[in-house]
Amino acid sequence: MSSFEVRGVRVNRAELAIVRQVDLAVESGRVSVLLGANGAGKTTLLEGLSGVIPLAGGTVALDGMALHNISAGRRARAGLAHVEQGRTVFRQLTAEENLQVGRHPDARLEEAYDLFPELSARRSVRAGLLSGGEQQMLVIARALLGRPKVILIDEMSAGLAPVVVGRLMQAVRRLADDGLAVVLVEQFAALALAIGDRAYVMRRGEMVYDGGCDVLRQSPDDLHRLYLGEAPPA
Ligand SMILES: Nc1ncnc2c1ncn2[C@@H]1O[C@H](COP(=O)(O)OP(=O)(O)OP(=O)(O)O)[C@@H](O)[C@H]1O
Repeated sequence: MSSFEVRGVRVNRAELAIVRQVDLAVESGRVSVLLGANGAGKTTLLEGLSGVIPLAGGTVALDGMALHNISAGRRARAGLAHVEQGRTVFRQLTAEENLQVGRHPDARLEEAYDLFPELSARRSVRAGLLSGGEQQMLVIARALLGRPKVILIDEMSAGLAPVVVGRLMQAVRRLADDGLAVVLVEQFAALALAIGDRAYVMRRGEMVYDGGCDVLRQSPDDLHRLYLGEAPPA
């Protein structure tokens, strides 16, 4: 059982405070969905958590071990995976070679093909020739083979057909059901809320909602107001 805890995190970009005093938590078996309008600071938060950019303050802990003061590489080795925006495959390598990159010695390729059988038939194809959906499956599967405890997934659905997005959502749910802690940043709010447990909404760098996905699922109007910053009706 793992638990990932973020407290009072602040992240600056070009000396501007982009993420201010954010708390977030997720544990094994759970999906925490992070929503918010464009520019709210979701990507910046994930980059601060994984160490792509430095934190300006706050703490990040995995199973009680402080991660905020160690390098991105050491955070990854401690069990924190970050699937970044933009499907960062090694385009000249085959799908299978991509899966070998960063693979934990105990992790088997079959675990990736079990999660995404679609990739099995494409294992010898250069990653740059895969479809957008297949590339997204590949980067998620590659992260899985690093044997993480928590996985941060940023905007996996961008530009993909709804049927592919549905497939990816199902796989993310399975990652959690198999024991990972997942933080999912997503623009398709309804789809993410359908597979998530806990929901967070960010607006202008601050967390304005922390509660059950079911609550927001049942009240899309409230979600809309949270995005826009309007007060709820009296
Ligand atoms: N390299 C940068 N330098 C300065 N400001 C930046 C930089 N990257 C992003 N920003 C600003 O930080 C803010 C938050 O951006 P961020 O990408 O984290 O938001 P987001 O919630 O992930 O939005 P989106 O859904 O559009 O990706 C935006 O106002 C953006 O313009």
